Amino acid sequence: MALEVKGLTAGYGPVTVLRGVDFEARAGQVTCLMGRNGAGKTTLLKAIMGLVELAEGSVRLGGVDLQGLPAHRIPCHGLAWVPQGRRLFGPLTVAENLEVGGLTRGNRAEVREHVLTLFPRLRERLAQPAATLSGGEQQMLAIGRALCLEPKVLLLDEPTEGLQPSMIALIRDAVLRLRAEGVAVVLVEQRVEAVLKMADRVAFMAHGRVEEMVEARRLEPGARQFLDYVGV
Ligand SMILES: Nc1ncnc2c1ncn2[C@@H]1O[C@H](COP(=O)(O)OP(=O)(O)OP(=O)(O)O)[C@@H](O)[C@H]1O
Repeated sequence: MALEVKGLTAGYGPVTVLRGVDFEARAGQVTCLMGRNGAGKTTLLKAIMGLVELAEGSVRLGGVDLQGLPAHRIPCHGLAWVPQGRRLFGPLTVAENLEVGGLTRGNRAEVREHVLTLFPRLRERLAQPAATLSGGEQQMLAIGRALCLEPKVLLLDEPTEGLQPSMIALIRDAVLRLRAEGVAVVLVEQRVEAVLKMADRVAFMAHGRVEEMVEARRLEPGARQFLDYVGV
């Protein structure tokens, strides 16, 4: 199922941040969003989730219009967002965080089992308060909690930022498994190496627009787009 964004203009009160964004994420693919600080990557994810008011444009999932829906209805349509900074319920245990994640879907046991198979480290720590997990484990829990919604589209905002290589590899493996299961993954990621390992397509953002959408196999380290849009 494809997520389609057309002509999206949005911002915060009088400040316009997104200026006519066209963007698409396909089922069973990882679409990376790259761009400099302030290009509007996080705002685009928020706008898709109904958390930023749209001035113009449309957001459709599988042909269903999402714009105008109240934000709390969006996850029911198959979208889940893992924000930067994770926003877990710190005092609650791993098990309780997963339970909260699954509330709107009736907390089906097989969904939790799927999450724990994807992240075995969480199974070992079910009774541990989220706040006491390592950074990488917290990221796994944040993704696991989002997966309790059984999303068709998963929006991940810099999930491996600040993590050590072994944790990055575990999260990357999970992303690739979700892709194989047919999830449309949208990944904000600034590191070229990670993008080249994971992405099917890359959307390059600048000045509140997607300026180029490129098949990842056409990119290599040192490609013009990385220099132009990310400065690396
Ligand atoms: N709540 C807000 N109110 C007003 N302006 C905001 C708000 N949040 C973000 N902005 C502005 O919107 C612009 C885009 O921010 P956004 O966080 O979407 O960029 P980004 O591409 O995700 O950047 P980064 O890589 O630094 O996370 C920035 O100029 C930012 O200052």
